[in-house]
Amino acid sequence: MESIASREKFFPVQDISEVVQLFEYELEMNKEPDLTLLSIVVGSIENLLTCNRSNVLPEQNDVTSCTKLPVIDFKIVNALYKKFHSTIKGYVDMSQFANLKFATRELVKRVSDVIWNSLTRSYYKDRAHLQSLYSYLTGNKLDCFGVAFAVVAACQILGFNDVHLALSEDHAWVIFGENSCETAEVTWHGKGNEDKRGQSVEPGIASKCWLYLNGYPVRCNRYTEVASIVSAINPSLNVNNDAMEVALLQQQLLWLLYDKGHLSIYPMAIGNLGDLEEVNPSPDRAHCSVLFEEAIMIARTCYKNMHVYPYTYQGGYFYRHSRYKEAFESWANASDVLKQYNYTRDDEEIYKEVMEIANELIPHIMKVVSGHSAHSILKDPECFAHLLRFYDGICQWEEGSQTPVLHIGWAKPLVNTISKFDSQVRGQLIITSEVESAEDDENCNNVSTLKGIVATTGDEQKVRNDWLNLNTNLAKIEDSAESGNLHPNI
Ligand SMILES: CC1(C)CN=C(N2CCN(c3ncnc4sc(CC(F)F)cc34)CC2)S1
Repeated sequence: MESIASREKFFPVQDISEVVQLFEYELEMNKEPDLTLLSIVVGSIENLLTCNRSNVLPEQNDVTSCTKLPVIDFKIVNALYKKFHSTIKGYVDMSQFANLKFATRELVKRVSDVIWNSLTRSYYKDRAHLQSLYSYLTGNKLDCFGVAFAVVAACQILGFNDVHLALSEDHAWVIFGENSCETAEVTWHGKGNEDKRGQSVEPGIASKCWLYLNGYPVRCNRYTEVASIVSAINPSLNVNNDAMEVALLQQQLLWLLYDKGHLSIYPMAIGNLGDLEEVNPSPDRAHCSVLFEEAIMIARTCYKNMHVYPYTYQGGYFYRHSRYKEAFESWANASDVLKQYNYTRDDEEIYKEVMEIANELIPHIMKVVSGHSAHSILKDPECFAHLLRFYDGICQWEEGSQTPVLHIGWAKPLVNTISKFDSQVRGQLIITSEVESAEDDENCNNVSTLKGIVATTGDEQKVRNDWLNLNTNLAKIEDSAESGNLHPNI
């Protein structure tokens, strides 16, 4: 039985700096970081401070890395660690997988089955604080990410160091084999979907749905897997409050990983750090807006600009700080990513995100700026262009998709927003378009796309007129909807 005796010297853990020291040791001194140990430690702190906060902490807590934490004893951690090791080694009969240099699909599926079959029969899967091995070992509950992480931690215990976590923006699976070129589903996704455990993710990639990022997920190594443990820390006490100590711990651990370069292929973790820095800026650290920019640069350079969230992290920041023109630009950039996908029922999470931007945030901005003076964005053709690019991307996302995206509920806020811009502002807009050749478009339709605000030429005037007539067309939809001709929800 592999032991954590060499780590006993870090216990009992009493404050944030001691957790950071344990992570520092695992990241630097250990042959490779022990995913099981680190997940148990942060999971126990999070659960004690968010689930049953009964006087585990002194009343006053200073907000530095000396912040007091509930005392975590070695014997508790060691007992849970041994429990996971004996569960995995007890239920995975290694005689069937003897002398394997690399994991096989059967091995990965077997490990996934052991985790899967040991979960509580029925529980609310979307609840918070179900992501860690502490949750699994003390309550037999894991969320979608937690199951995938547990499979990778179990494979580390069995000595299969080729098995790694693959992370999209709303799903997780594993990569394995000689060049880590095999993929396997190991967890479920969404509600009411049959799980596809054991299968490769190729069909998901082929369907061009956002859930599989067109084959550009974050392909973790052990260090990025440690970063996923930290990024998955959830400080929420309830809908409106966070446990400050947990947020501070997450922030310090993310900076530790950032400084060691372990966030350099993980845009969402940098986005998480940006959100924490916005609320609680660390002295002599980069401003949160720099972090959001950095996440975008990584998505563009490492993932062929297939990730949406880096732009919605940035757009959300600009929106919260009333920097509306920049928010429009971030959201238009997000839409430029989305239009590369086909919308399917597995993409609900990003649909909800885009719907909130289009039907809540942008209409709210329109209300706020309506009262303002001349310099307002309603007189700025570039703002108008960003908004059109945002809506155009959503239309293109829908084109070629099995499932429709837009319905009358989208048209009203859209017409409202566009008609708020002065007509001479709309007149200043110059649209160029490239009519992509048929072979570019899998449905063999010529697709003309909004490419920006440059000089018009020739037949593109038609595209311009179509767009400038957009609000008249949409107003007709709106009228007919009001007169009951259109089903409001399709
Ligand atoms: C701009 C937003 C709406 C704010 N938070 C966002 N998040 C996106 C998802 N988050 C994540 N942060 C770090 N790593 C991962 S891996 C993953 C997929 C899951 F199935 F494994 C999700 C996720 C954190 C929070 S996107």
